[in-house]
Amino acid sequence: MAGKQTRRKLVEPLEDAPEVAAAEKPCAEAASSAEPPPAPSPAADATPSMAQFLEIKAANPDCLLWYRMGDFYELFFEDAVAASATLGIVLTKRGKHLGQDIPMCGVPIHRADEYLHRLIKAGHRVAVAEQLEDPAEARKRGAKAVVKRDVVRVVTPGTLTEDTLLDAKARNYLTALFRAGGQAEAPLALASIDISTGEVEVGEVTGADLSGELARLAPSEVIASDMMLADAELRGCVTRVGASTTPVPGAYFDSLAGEAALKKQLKVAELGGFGSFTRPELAALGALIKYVELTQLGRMPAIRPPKRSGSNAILLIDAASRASLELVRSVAGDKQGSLLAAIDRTVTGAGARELAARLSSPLRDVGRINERLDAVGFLVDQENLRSDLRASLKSAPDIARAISRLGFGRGSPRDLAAVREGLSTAERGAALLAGEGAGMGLPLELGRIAGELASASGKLRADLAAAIVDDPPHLKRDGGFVREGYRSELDEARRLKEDGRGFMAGLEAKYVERTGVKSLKVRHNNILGFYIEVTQVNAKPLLEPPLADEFRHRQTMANAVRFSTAELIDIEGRIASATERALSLEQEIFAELASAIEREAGALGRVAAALADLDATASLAELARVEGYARPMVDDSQAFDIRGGRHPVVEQALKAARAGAFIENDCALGAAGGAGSDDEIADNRIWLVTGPNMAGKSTFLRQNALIAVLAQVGSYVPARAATIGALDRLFSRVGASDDLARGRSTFMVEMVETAAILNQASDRSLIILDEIGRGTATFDGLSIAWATVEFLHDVLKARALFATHYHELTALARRLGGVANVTMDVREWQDEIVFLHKVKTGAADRSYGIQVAKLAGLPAEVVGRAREVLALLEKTESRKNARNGGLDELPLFAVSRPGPAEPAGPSPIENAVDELKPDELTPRAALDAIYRLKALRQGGA
Ligand SMILES: Nc1ncnc2c1ncn2[C@@H]1O[C@H](COP(=O)(O)OP(=O)(O)OP(=O)(O)O)[C@@H](O)[C@H]1O
Repeated sequence: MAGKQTRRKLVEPLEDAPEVAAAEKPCAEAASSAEPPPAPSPAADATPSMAQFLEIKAANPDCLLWYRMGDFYELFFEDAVAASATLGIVLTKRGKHLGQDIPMCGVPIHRADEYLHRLIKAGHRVAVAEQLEDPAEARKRGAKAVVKRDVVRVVTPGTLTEDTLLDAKARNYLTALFRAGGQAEAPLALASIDISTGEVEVGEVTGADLSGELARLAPSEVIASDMMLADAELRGCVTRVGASTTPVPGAYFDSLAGEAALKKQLKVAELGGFGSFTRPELAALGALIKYVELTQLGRMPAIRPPKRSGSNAILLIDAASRASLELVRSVAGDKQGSLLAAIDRTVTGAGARELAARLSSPLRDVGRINERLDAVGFLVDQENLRSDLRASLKSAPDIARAISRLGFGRGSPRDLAAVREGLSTAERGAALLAGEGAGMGLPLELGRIAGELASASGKLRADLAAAIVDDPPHLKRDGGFVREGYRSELDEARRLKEDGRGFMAGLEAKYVERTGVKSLKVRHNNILGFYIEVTQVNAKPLLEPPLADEFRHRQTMANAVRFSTAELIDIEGRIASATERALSLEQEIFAELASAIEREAGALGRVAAALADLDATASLAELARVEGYARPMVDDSQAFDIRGGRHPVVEQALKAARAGAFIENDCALGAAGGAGSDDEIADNRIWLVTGPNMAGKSTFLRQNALIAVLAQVGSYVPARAATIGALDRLFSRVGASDDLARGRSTFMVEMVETAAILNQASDRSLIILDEIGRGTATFDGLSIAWATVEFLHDVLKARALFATHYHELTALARRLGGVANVTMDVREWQDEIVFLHKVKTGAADRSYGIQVAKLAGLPAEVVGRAREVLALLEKTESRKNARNGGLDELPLFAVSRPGPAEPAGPSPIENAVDELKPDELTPRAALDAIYRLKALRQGGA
């Protein structure tokens, strides 16, 4: 109610028509849908308010304009129509423009974040125009003066800072995309920033790796030039990761301006200390900074030195593989069911973001991986230290986001308290690592973290602790967040205010006595301020002499009459000025502390990052301990030797459902073949995995890919032991699905993805392929699968797991030295099938499809009939095979293929050439020889 009243009081009409408290009315006056809302075109006769609105709107044509009027943000014209449809709020009208009703809707400021969130999610951009002066100031310029307003910020998906608009556990990247010269084959530069924390990352990728890189970064908004966004393929890559695209002028991408902007932001004269940047990278960084400045009206968060990404730094995983491995999101799109959900034991939002970032970007560098593993290993062993650190981190607020909000001038007293708590946690963390950890000699990574934590400013923490109350309010505007005793002037003003309130209470008793009205009350509201209230029946004596001289009538309500007195006004004035003074002192203190924080933003950013690193590391240690993971050996070899491996997600799901233990399996690919390996299958780079449906093939394939990812993240892995030669690329195709939106069938998707693998993989890659070729006719599919395995084996020499239902493929193991057959063990019991989920050497002899169908509940007569048909088919097939001499006689083996195929004997034409003795030939015999060779070439005798 108070909000509505304030709105009535403060807003000036947009048009000279009588003011309508529009949003309070029911929907009946919704603008007619038959007629489009009038476009806000400028008009010579527009009122000053309207002229102001139109001017601001014209400067922000691509945004919904939120126009602050009192305690509401109002939207007008087509913005109102769009917002009311998205938000489901009342669309009404207010005044007229060019003779037509102006559609309008409004959002109360106390619910602004919620509505903003919904509009941004729905793909809108919002320009927020605030009142830049008190309406009282405006009134001083004349009754019709318009309150000054302007846009203070443009809100887009990639430029959010409020906790209520952000996911605490997810990074929110804005990414600038740039290709030098616009040539299709030139590499693409990507620069990303999370303005809620100041994190920046930059790198270059080839066009083929773009979709994987975008899937890794998962930006919520991508900016690029119009020309680049006109490329449908490129635009598709962006929209497929769920990012909104924002075209910006090509001139934003200027490497010289970018370099200057970056130096300015990092407050350095040279960038050399942060690594070297290519011209396209600087251009992308420049565009990013410019866009943030524009949307934030010149404000920038304290940005951190850019992290280098790009293809050499990280294990490359393309978009399809990321989706199929469900690294940070399940196929259904939720975190639930993903690898991240299974391994996340962090206790802070910043730690969760760091862990998600690590999981999205596993490392390539063996040294870095082992540094992380050393740190995790240390905390695995030091149980007490780990649990003390985690307990301390639990209370750490999100200081990175608090600092950024303060930098943008959007901070609240809670953000000051957050920095205070964060600094205390950092001090405690540093002390714990220095105390308990030091004796053991901290590993490098933990030593670095301890150093950063110890560098936190003790003075700033002490200042904040002295200034800010333990549990400050959300809003700074109402004050009440500075501790008593911090500043004497503030204490004095507060005392005056309290005295005034005491007087006011005394006044009520005095007036009760003077009037004899026992129910007389001194009350307060936003419109009248303080007033004296009596019921109608008691009002009479106050309205007549002698009391009427003292009690001035102010308002008559249905049941009550309100009065004021000179004394009341005097005390109210004193309270008001003391309140105002206290409030302005608190705002002053807030500004001082906020700028102290801003001055130390760089160091505070490092403390925030160190806290996040510590949480992520301790979380991985906790995971390793609780789930019984082992430290992997990661080196530069080509080994892939997993002993007793488990699927991290399926294992936990089985445990949660009490559905029995997960059966562990070995997987030894490549040259290493560790101790105790099965001789028959060790040293084979490629395993062909056969076995019935539901036997666990997909689970086995994925678990090995996930173990590799975890190892390169620097995490312990769900296995008894693992030795992994660091991978450059990981490919996974498990259960391709239709991509009808892009006009591709299941088979087409599968082939496009297989082509991507065969074109990009190297002998350092791991490839997981599940049932390639199954989406087409049997022989086509079999042939493609066959040729794929040959290519992987002969040309790419990659490590691969290949699950298939084509039992014919198992013949390849006999012909290709590096291919082994393994199968999922099953037992038959009284015509039922029991899955043992154990991988063993050899090929499956049958597929048990009918038994699985029976398990799935197919009607008995269908199952019975299927058995008959199968028996018939098998009989026919075996007769055919007997005639053809088996699969080895199929043309599959006759087809020439690249690689070290056995050298065939000389051809007839070669024999004929060899037999020629040129010196002994007569011209006639020479001519005959030419005719004979020609005939041989054409297939003759
Ligand atoms: N090693 C294991 N230990 C215990 N349970 C397992 C194991 N592997 C798989 N399972 C269980 O078996 C189910 C089926 O596994 P999976 O989907 O991997 O089979 P599949 O052979 O790939 O089947 P399809 O060929 O039909 O895709 C899993 O959901 C899981 O519950």
